[in-house]
Amino acid sequence: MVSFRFPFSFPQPGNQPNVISKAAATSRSHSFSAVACSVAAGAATFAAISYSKNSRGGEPSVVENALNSLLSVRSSLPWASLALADGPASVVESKTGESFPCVISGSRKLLGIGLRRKSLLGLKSIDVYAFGVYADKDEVRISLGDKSGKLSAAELKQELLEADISLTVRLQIVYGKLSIRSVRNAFEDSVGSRLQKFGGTDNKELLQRFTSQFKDEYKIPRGSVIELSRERGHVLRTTIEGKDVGSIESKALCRSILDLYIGEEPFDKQAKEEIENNLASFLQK
Ligand SMILES: CCCCCCCCCCCC(=O)O
Repeated sequence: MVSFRFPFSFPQPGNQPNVISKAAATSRSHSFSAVACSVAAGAATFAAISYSKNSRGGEPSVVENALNSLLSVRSSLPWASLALADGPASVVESKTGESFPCVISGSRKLLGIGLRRKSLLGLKSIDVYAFGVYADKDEVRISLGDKSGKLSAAELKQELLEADISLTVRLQIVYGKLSIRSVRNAFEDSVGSRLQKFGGTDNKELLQRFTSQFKDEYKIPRGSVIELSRERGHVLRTTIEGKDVGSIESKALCRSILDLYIGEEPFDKQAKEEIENNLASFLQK
């Protein structure tokens, strides 16, 4: 897989997505425009060609340096967008190093990435997982296209939350000592509080149906992927490591899950803003 650390970097030999760019990743630098994945894909194609012709050590080539500076201004060059079809590309959440594919399920495109931190016993905070939010651009345009230009980015996101549009939240676990029980408990707290808000008070059974999908037999080591997808008809489909673990039809449950990431009090405010802005640009281009 070809991967990039944002702002931009190029593939290196070895297993991990390495960074040629000297841009220090001291702060969270995962902010990106809606074309960033497309640009990265274009660069990936180009860089892969240039790399395959160039077996060398750690130093970037002149071409790579030039491309890095070109891309670090977040160019929306048409060649880069067109090159998306040429191959895979991903975006790296800089704090955790987690790499997110730009497209999943064939057509769902990355709208933004963020980080879920949690404090343990009110003391130190740990990075639990990085997440990415994906939507199908065509579906979004069909459903919300007529509202573009009339509503703010935040209002468009609100429409997205309520509408019958498929969306996926992809969680990539970074905390290495996670038990499935703690996953169940965390969902019980976070989704439970949202269900009270969106589904009224009598949601115990619904919450239980949802959390019981996370069975003891599943192991969640670092790097595990959990996907929570709202499918058409307000069906919440859950997968763990690509395996379907259940689907539940409930508007309130779908709304509650999405609220954690793009609602009023999201886990990561910066990610929510990125998602809003990229959603608006989905509708413009
Ligand atoms: C020790 C920390 C345990 C936290 C586990 C969170 C795992 C996934 C939960 C998803 C919902 C949420 O982030 O609240």
